[in-house]
Amino acid sequence: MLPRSLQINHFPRLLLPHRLQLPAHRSFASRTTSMPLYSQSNVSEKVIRPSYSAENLPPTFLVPLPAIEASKRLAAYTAVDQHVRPEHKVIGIGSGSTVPYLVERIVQQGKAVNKGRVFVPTGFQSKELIVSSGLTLGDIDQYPTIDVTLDGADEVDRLLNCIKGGGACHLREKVLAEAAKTFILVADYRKNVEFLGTNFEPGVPIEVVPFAYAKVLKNLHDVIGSPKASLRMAVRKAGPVVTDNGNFVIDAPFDREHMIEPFKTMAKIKMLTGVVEVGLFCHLAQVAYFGNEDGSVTIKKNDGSVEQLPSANQ
Ligand SMILES: O=C(CO)[C@H](O)[C@H](O)COP(=O)(O)O
Repeated sequence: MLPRSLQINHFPRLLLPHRLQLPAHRSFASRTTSMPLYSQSNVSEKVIRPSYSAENLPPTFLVPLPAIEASKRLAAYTAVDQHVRPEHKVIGIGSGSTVPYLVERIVQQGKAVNKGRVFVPTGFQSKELIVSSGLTLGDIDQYPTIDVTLDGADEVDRLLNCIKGGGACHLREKVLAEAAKTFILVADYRKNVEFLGTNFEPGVPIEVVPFAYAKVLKNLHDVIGSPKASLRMAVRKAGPVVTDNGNFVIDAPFDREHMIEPFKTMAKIKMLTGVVEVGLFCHLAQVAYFGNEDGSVTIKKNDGSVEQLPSANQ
């Protein structure tokens, strides 16, 4: 019999605002032993069990999720279990759809360890998650050195270069990645590619000051080699997307030639006056975790090595 603190139905549901909350069937914390496994969704679901078992964390049986969500959770939980240690006191929290699972797993490490920690967000979403999960918020200007930053990605290549900024947070994300002693990427299997630009069609997000956007667009079309670069427009607002920093975002698709050595492309874009930051992260991540459909986890390291954690179902 597990101690009460580790029993599966003992963990309170994360106190997240409604828009950030995982649906009940997606929350490990919300499962009770009497809840039917497929009770809250008509989506065809697949049981995915993680292949790891971290000490002092809740049991590894997880409530089933749609395959993509399950693979994100698997990657996030594995990354936290392997990289967020009790001695880590300043932790960077990135943005995107895997991040609620990262925070969920960190919360499961317990109040005692989290009491002595500060969490630095990369934007509005992660700030809300940190606060509503009862974790302590800090800012990068107070904590310019971070023990470990964990973040999602839009695509990650064989050398762990990645495209980020699908959520328009890449300026702050890059600052937290550079400030971190260890920078970890977490994603589902669709983001794991040989070369950037394979699956992520919108292209490289580029944050620009509003005053300069038309000039930068012209530079991208005529000089840098992205003839289809375009200003990112808001969906439920007339006009462009405005970042947390009050800037615009250009999405610039590039052909394979420009993505073989993404650092070179990034450097050229960064030289354009008016560009604030480029969503190409090169030579920053140490490890990337990808949850796979079959419940395995692919771990890619920056030395080019690849490890496969088999599914617990195999
Ligand atoms: O870089 C990001 C936001 O700027 C995100 O990490 C990236 O877009 C991945 O997000 P998602 O997991 O929602 O696809």
